[in-house]
Amino acid sequence: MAASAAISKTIYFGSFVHSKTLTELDICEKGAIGVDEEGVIRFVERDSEVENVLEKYGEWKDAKVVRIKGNGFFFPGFIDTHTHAPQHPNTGLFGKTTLLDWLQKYTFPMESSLSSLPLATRVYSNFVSRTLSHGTTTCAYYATIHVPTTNLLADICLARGQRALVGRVCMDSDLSPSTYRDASVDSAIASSKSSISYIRSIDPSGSIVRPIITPRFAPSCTPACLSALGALAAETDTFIQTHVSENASEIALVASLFPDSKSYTHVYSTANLLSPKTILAHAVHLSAPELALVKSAGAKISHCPASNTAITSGVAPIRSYLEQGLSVGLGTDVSGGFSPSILEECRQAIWASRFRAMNEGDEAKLSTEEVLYLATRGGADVVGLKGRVGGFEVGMEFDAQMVCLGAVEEGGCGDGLFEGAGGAVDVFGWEDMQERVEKWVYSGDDRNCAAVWVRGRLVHRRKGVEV
Ligand SMILES: Nc1nc2[nH]cnc2c(=O)[nH]1
Ligand SMILES: [Zn+2]
Repeated sequence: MAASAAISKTIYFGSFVHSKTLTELDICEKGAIGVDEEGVIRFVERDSEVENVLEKYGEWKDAKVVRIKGNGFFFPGFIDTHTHAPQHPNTGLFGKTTLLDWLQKYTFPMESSLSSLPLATRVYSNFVSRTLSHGTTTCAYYATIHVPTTNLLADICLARGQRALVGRVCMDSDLSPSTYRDASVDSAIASSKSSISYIRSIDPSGSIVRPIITPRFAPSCTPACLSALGALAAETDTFIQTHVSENASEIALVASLFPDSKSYTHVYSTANLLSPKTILAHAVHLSAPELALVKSAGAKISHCPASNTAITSGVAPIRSYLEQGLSVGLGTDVSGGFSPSILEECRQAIWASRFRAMNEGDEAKLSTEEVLYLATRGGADVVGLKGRVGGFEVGMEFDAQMVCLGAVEEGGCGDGLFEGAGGAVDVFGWEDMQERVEKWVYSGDDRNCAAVWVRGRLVHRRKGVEV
């Protein structure tokens, strides 16, 4: 079951791009990245010809060589810090709903049907393929309350080689239908423990799949359940994911359900659910005391701008969070969000920041460099992989995508490269690398994602691509 297909020592030749800092991209036009059999980057060479690299690293003379195709570049794999695999069939279905009626109308019925193993096999296999095809090498997944199908999602991620945090959803309050909720605190904890043990049994080192404790959000859980989950996280040293402060009606509901709590965030802090291993999705409307709580706990934020716009939750003040030193990544939040693509989320983060800028001034605008940082190194910090993935540095693991852009000479869609190559990005030939990256961010999609590697293992390749 484990993703153990042998990989050979490989040298990746061609342009590569990754984030140096939040505001700076490191662009190398002609480089080489040497990756060993464990998927670890052993050297990074800049401005080098293939022959020079092979001469310098004699012991790599038999290594496999992968060359970039066309107007492309290697880029780190994307990290989706928040999404819901069982909601994938609902992608694009939200009408004019907002969070609380959307949950009742679309989400709970769909999730509840994912108790079926055949259906879950179909939906989860499809979603993992879909996210991989968009260059997502790590994903923090919500599953459902069902243990067998949650475990199946972890099996699929491990078999396909996608890094994942997989969470059995906990919800024992009467917000959700009686047919789709945990029967008691005890059964919620027992089910979560069972899923944690299973996921740890299939990948004991946790290098590909890890469990994550998942209280859906405060209104779905009784105070006793939240506290028991806080204790379970401490006992099992597990990551935690939940939603916070997404929408005005939800915040009012939390205030009415937890009258003794000073704030929404305080509900989680009282239950010991805020730690450096906590991923808080949305965080759109946090007050200053809530931000102080998040910061002092070292909890992380998953910014989900497509979802925040689709179900009209609000526009999160990401510039301010970054200035305060909070750790932020991007999340697709399918199917509150309408796309499985983190590249789309980069655009949406840029747009959302411009809506804030219309009231607050240009300082609020996020740049291309900043959103690409959030999509890679920022996300790595959120999911506990800081320094391991998200960039091309010696000692880091090679989680990467080969981005290919079309050339006008090839008919505008890179026809000569591989099936469906090129997509909407036309390169005329005079664009410098920075401009190519910007064109990709604004007009690119999965057609530009030719191949994807996780820890050196090829996990996706578009039809016709040879690597
Ligand atoms: N966006 C989003 N917010 C939630 N809050 C509680 N559950 C959900 C969910 O499934 N999606
Ligand atoms: Zn969500």
